[in-house]
Amino acid sequence: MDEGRIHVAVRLRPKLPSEMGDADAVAVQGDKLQLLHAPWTRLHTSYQFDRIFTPEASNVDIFEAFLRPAMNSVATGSHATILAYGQTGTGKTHTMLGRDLWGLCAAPERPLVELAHDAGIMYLVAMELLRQHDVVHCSYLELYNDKVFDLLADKGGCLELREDSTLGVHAPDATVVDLVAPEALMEVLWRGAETRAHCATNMNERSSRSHTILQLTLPTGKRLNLVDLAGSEKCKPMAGDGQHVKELKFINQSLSNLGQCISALRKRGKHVPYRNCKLTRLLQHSFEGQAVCSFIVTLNPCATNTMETLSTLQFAARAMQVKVYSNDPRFAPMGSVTPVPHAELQAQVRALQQENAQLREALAIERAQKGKLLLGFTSLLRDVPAAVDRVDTYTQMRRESLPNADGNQPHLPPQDEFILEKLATLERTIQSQLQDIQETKDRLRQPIPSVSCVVSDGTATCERTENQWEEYVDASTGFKYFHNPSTGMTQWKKPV
Ligand SMILES: Nc1ncnc2c1ncn2[C@@H]1O[C@H](COP(=O)(O)OP(=O)(O)OP(=O)(O)O)[C@@H](O)[C@H]1O
Repeated sequence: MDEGRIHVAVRLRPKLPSEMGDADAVAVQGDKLQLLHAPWTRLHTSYQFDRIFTPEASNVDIFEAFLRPAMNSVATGSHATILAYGQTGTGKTHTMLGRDLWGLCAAPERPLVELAHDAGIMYLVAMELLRQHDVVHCSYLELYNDKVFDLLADKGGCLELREDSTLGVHAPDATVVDLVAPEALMEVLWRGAETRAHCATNMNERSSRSHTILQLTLPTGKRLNLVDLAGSEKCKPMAGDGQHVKELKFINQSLSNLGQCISALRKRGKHVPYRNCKLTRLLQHSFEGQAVCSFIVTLNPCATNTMETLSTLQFAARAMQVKVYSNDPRFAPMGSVTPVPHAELQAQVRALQQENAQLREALAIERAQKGKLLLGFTSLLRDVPAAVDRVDTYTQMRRESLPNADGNQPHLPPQDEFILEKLATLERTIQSQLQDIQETKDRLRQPIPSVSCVVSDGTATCERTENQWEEYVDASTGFKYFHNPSTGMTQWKKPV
């Protein structure tokens, strides 16, 4: 999993009985999704996401295949946010709360395994957290008409938001329930569902008209936000229902502002309009802090919704390009309600100081060793001329010691003896050859009596002249030439 980016999975819900005659909106192949019936658009019709879940996938499949890494990140010290995003009636609530929350809550005696099978991501996440921790602190907020409500308060009052350097943006007066068993979360969700504002719509008669955020905070201070966003919907004129139109306006505004924040983050814009609505204010640190952020984007499977599906896919594709991780320490706490204890921080400081001291010591040793090596090398270089002198002297001494007083070479090793013997033989040969040469030279220096003769061999006639030059006549030209047999020279010109 790419740590620094928003992760996006797309979930295609099954067709409802009333939709069975409709054509398919998309085709899925592996991790690619092709939008059918949209030849008119200039936008992309083919998309790739981190995961694509087909209608057969269950909530457990989504949890295991897509969300478990986010859980592991929380366990190792990051904050995390999981959001369900999609057009109204595409299965966000089914994904977050489960197949039948009402049924689940009405039958608490059902075995846990069975509950988990029908439950939503909120329940599965809480169950996993409670496997690792004795207690999880839980708040349940609702954003309705851009106001924050406490779904767990007896009198659902409007909550104020605060921002500070350690807690980020948070609702300080929200009710906190301590969960010690997953079943307790069912009670929380049931209470929340009762309080939530409901209203019949054209598309989904139990559709929620608000966003909800379930906040699960670990004893370590790390927080997991589970966000069920209200569905976007085209505003249809409904006679006498001003409240409904107002709800839709706020929902669409907050979702559009979420989209603008995602676009600004993707372009790394200087200004991200978080403050334009409560939803993005509360989620600000999920996108900028040291956090893991995952979207589950739900799609309607019918071709009649192609326009809305295209706009959802566009949003999802943009979200995938947003980098979340920031080294800015301002964002590290992200709404943590339990600051890291002082003693723990002091222990960390001590451990870091100790590590620092050890590293410095290792560095000093390393430097000293390198220094010694360098010194040794420098002195070696300085010694080279002296060493050459020493070798010369030694060679000289050996040379001188070869023919010692008694004519033997007692101290030589056998290979040296052999070489010396060879050298002696060579020297004797050279001596005798030098002697031969000397004798030849002496002989040659003796005066030779001058002879003059004429030889005829058919090609030339020869007449021996003084100083051993012989005179010939070239038969073909009739010219005279001269040859000296003792030197081997031949010339036309008469020697002087
Ligand atoms: N994966 C699924 N399997 C079976 N039925 C589903 C699935 N997803 C959704 N449904 C059904 O589709 C209908 C709409 O689902 P749901 O209420 O979860 O949509 P929603 O996106 O939350 O809508 P709204 O935004 O209006 O709240 C419900 O009847 C639900 O039972």
